[in-house]
Amino acid sequence: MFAKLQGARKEKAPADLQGSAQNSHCSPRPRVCSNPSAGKGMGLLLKVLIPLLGLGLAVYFYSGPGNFNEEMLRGKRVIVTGASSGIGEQMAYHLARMGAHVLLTARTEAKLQKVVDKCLDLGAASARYVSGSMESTAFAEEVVKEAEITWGGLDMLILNHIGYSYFNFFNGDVDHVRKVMETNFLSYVAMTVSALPMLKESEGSIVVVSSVSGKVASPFTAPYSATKFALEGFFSSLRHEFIIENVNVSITLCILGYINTENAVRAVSHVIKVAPAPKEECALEIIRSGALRQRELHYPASTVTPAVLLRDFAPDFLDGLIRSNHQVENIKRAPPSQGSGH
Ligand SMILES: NC(=O)C1=CN([C@@H]2O[C@H](COP(=O)(O)OP(=O)(O)OC[C@H]3O[C@@H](n4cnc5c(N)ncnc54)[C@H](OP(=O)(O)O)[C@@H]3O)[C@@H](O)[C@H]2O)C=CC1
Ligand SMILES: C[C@H](CCC(=O)O)[C@H]1CC[C@H]2[C@@H]3C(=O)C[C@@H]4C[C@H](O)CC[C@]4(C)[C@H]3CC[C@]12C
Repeated sequence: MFAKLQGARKEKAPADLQGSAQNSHCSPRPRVCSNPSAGKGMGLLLKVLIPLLGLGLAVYFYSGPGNFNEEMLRGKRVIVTGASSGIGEQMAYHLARMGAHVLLTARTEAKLQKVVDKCLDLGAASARYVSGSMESTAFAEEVVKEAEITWGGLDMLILNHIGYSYFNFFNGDVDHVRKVMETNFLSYVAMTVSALPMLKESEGSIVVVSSVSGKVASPFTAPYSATKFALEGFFSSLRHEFIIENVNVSITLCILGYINTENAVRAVSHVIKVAPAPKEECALEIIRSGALRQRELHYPASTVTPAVLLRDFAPDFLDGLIRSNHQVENIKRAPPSQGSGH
């Protein structure tokens, strides 16, 4: 038994065209030269005005109806995965303070016990945990079963956990990619499948915690980034199907930038000099966007929204910006992986 229960991007131009497009103000073929200042004006339009327009549209389309009120969570039955540390732990505390029933899960029992105790002190309607590893889809299903047995229903499923992945050059280890796909992606699918009957009944919500790395790739995160791109494809397709079939279950995709959790700061602070955003506020924004049934959350919006918009308008410019944010000289190359994992 692996579980323990406890109550209470554009096509690249050919090389000759690329040179013309980047280094002169002449269009490549036919060779007609344009006015350089008009070219600059167009560049400004592309890089500033269009993203700004996009920002306005994003705010309009991504915000859900109504205002958030913490009372919305009182008495709600909520599962939070990856709740023993970081953003998941902070979500548990906010939910507890709002009077929700919480079922928390992660691998480390001792940490979960402490989080549960603190949730009860903060005023949770009830708090319990199930410990085990999301490498196994059987465990993912078991957690949902526990909610069914305990509560007889479920209002919100917050999918937040991630398994360990290195922050370094891709080492060729295919088994590792498979493992993080199982932990970070397949278990999310398995929990959703198991929870759907209860969520249909309650007209509840699925909250998927993803990353800017699931929208725009940055270096040294290849396996992790793949899992986050997969989440967007899967859950966005599912959202269409819910609408086609009149299933009133909301799906909120949370696109997070760099957040100051212990594990993230330990992994990347020697390479990324950008200041991380606070985990407490991040956790509250995730709950808020889920309760408002928003399609997507960008947090912090000041870095995530411009990156998401620039991705389609100026991908090479964005990639250059991303690489310039990394102190690559501080990456210690690990020896290449032995197993190919075929
Ligand atoms: N922090 C950041 O900068 C960013 C984070 N995010 C996303 O936010 C979410 C939370 O990240 P963050 O709080 O930083 O992560 P943490 O590393 O702080 O927490 C991860 C949680 O997942 C649990 N976990 C780890 N391995 C497993 C496993 N095999 N099975 C089950 N649970 C496991 C951990 O507990 P235990 O070890 O006890 O199992 C812990 O509770 C993730 O989805 C991440 O992708 C997105 C963008 C940026
Ligand atoms: C470098 C990215 C930000 C680009 C920018 O210029 O703002 C970071 C945005 C998200 C980060 C990663 C993330 O999603 C969480 C992972 C958590 C793991 O514990 C290790 C680190 C992360 C891969 C983290 C690395 C930096 C970002 C890609």
